[in-house]
Amino acid sequence: MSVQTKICGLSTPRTLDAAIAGGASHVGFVFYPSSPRNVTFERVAELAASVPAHVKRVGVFVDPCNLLVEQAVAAGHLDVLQLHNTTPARAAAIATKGLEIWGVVAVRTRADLDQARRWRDVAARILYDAKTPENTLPGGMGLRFDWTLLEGFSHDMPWALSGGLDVENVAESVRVTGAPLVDISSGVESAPGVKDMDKIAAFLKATSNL
Ligand SMILES: O=C(O)c1ccccc1N[C@@H]1O[C@H](COP(=O)(O)O)[C@@H](O)[C@H]1O
Repeated sequence: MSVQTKICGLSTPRTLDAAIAGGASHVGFVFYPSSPRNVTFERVAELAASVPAHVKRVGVFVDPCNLLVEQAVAAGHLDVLQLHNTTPARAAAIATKGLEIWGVVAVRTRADLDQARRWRDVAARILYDAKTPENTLPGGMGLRFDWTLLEGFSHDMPWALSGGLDVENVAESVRVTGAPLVDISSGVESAPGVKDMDKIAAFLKATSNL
């Protein structure tokens, strides 16, 4: 089976269209005011309306309150909640019926992978992302972790790989880790928060061969 791809941090119709036309399985919208990719409810409603049913809409959150999740889900017709810096217990409390939860495990060392087990009863998928420095964004920083930590790792639930992926390294990342789904944000940008249609197309072309 081919590798699925999520293009994250989309905020314009043209770049969203590039992701869909290129074959992305998931598109991501960030609901975090500190991020250069943050979208308003009005903007996400406009974008979500043009996403076909076979492409899943992922909302990216950082330890969100209930109201933010409710409003984002309603505006963006979200299918998936990707939860950074959120405990599994908190995720269980905000889980809305019918929505998939992706538990984010921030990785720097082998011991970090053990966090995945805590998500077993709550999440539909684990997203392994690079741990970012303190007082920075918890994602979207273009940082990667040591992929060999996942080499031969026994996954007991669906998972995905993110953090510092780009057109040059994605094939190697999949070869090393066996990732079934890859997730990219800053690697398809020309500047923080500015998605590049050509980079999106090139990345999706590269993943279509994996
Ligand atoms: O993209 C952001 O601004 C962001 C903000 C807060 C939490 C997560 C965020 N992005 C997610 O980070 C990973 C990796 O991004 P990158 O490819 O290394 O730039 C990805 O899942 C984004 O959805």
